[in-house]
Amino acid sequence: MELTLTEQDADNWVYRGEGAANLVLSYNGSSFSYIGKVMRIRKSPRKESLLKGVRNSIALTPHERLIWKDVHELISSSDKEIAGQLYVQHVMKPLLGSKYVDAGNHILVTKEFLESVEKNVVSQRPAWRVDVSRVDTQCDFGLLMSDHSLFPDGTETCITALDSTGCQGSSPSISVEIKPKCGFLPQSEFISEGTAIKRRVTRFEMHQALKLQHGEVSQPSAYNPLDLFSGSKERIHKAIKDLFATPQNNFRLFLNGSLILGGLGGGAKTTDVCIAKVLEDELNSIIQADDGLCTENLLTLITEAVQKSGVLDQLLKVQKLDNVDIEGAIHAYYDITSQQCRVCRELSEEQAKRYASLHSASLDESLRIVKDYLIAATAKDCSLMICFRPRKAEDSGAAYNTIYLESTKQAFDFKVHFIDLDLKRMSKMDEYYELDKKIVSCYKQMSKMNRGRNEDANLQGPEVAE
Ligand SMILES: O=P(O)(O)O[C@@H]1[C@@H](OP(=O)(O)O)[C@H](OP(=O)(O)O)[C@H](O)[C@H](OP(=O)(O)O)[C@H]1OP(=O)(O)O
Ligand SMILES: Nc1ncnc2c1ncn2[C@@H]1O[C@H](COP(=O)(O)OP(=O)(O)OP(=O)(O)O)[C@@H](O)[C@H]1O
Ligand SMILES: [Zn+2]
Repeated sequence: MELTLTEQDADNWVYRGEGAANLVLSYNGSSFSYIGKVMRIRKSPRKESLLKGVRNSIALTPHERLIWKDVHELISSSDKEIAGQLYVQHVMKPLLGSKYVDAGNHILVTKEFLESVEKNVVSQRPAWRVDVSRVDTQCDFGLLMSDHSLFPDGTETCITALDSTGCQGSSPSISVEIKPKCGFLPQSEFISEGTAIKRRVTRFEMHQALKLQHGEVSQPSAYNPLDLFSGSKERIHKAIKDLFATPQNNFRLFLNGSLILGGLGGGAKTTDVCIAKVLEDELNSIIQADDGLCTENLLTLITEAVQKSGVLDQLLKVQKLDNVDIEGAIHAYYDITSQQCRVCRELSEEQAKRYASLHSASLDESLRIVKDYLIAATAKDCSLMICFRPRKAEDSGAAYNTIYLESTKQAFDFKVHFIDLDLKRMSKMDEYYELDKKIVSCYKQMSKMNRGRNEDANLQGPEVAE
């Protein structure tokens, strides 16, 4: 962390996007150290009440130190941000595969740098994100990572000034960002009768109902994570088409690192004819398809890359470390934290028997359950970036996977990376439990209302012309 970015560097860092916890900047200057990089900086909530569990001066709480006790690098860290990076390096990278994970490096930044960046980017941030969070100017470093929406030049070492394609030291590229969410239906024995629907309907589909009710999305998405994770080309293609139609915060496209579809920093409008037309024209610079077929070809390319890389099989395995569901893990959490179990407290003695095995487990077993639950939570919330570049005859072959697009007679190299592999805090276990109940109850309520409406419509019968 020897270099420090100061106020005069701020103008070279421009808004790339953000999630709930971090804001991401991309570099548009000419320093070799930063070309092709993005920087992730921490945000802080505007409301003091939301600071709980978000800004800890110590890296891990005593209970977290217990659950991560086998990851020595993690528990020896005294800073939360460093712990986050060590978590990616020592927990997620070995699980997901080192070629797919870039833990990044910390870089020092001054308060003035962050203040200046905040001023520069505020107009591009979604208003609802600005309302709830700001750049955390108390933090004195950012996380420098490769920009996974770009493809380094074929020579890899060649870093040039801005070239005719608008890329710095990069080949023309098209990339897709997918937030796949949970790709399986839980089958845990601890799922109660009241929430048994979780075994049949995906969490994503049910969560859509709650998001709709809260006005977080304007239209439900038809995307089904089970399709994306299925391994079948037809179903993956369907998933990609559904994501394209309703990108929300699950799908984005970038051309040479600039967003061309989806929402910067949050959700996006449903893809209408106008958006699709503009996109089609933009893609024409990279996909040599007949008029009107560039987007379709891109969706095929993405489908093939998802299938060929097999990367989602690996992600699914890690998601499935959650094998008891939050309805099981919550009991282990109360045991670790030596609290009276708030779930069993509300149940009759007979009902609570179902969870007796969890409450009589050894401390090590409880620690394993919560640890695996939190690792799976990271895997259910991360995103995947797949970056493509048209293959040139002179490109050296071995480094990347290639897909041949039959209809355009073009070969594309592609690379895959996971982003946003953040450590989930143990203090969120209560929240996870409550949100799970809320999602199920809202979905059931909406389904009931819809059934009622359909029955009314049937009773009224078809309209008869007078
Ligand atoms: O709980 P979920 O499934 O809604 O996931 C949250 C995400 O919502 P989503 O449904 O993907 O729109 C949420 O994303 P948005 O803010 O909605 O874009 C965050 O990723 C959140 O993680 P964290 O608070 O930054 O650690 C995510 O929280 P975690 O559950 O991963 O902790
Ligand atoms: N290494 C990267 N290369 C290119 N773009 C990136 C990279 N890391 C992040 N981004 C962009 O920045 C956005 C926000 O980053 P990220 O998802 O890490 O934020 P977050 O606050 O941790 O998200 P969440 O709400 O899921 O917790 C991403 O959606 C992506 O578009
Ligand atoms: Zn209990």
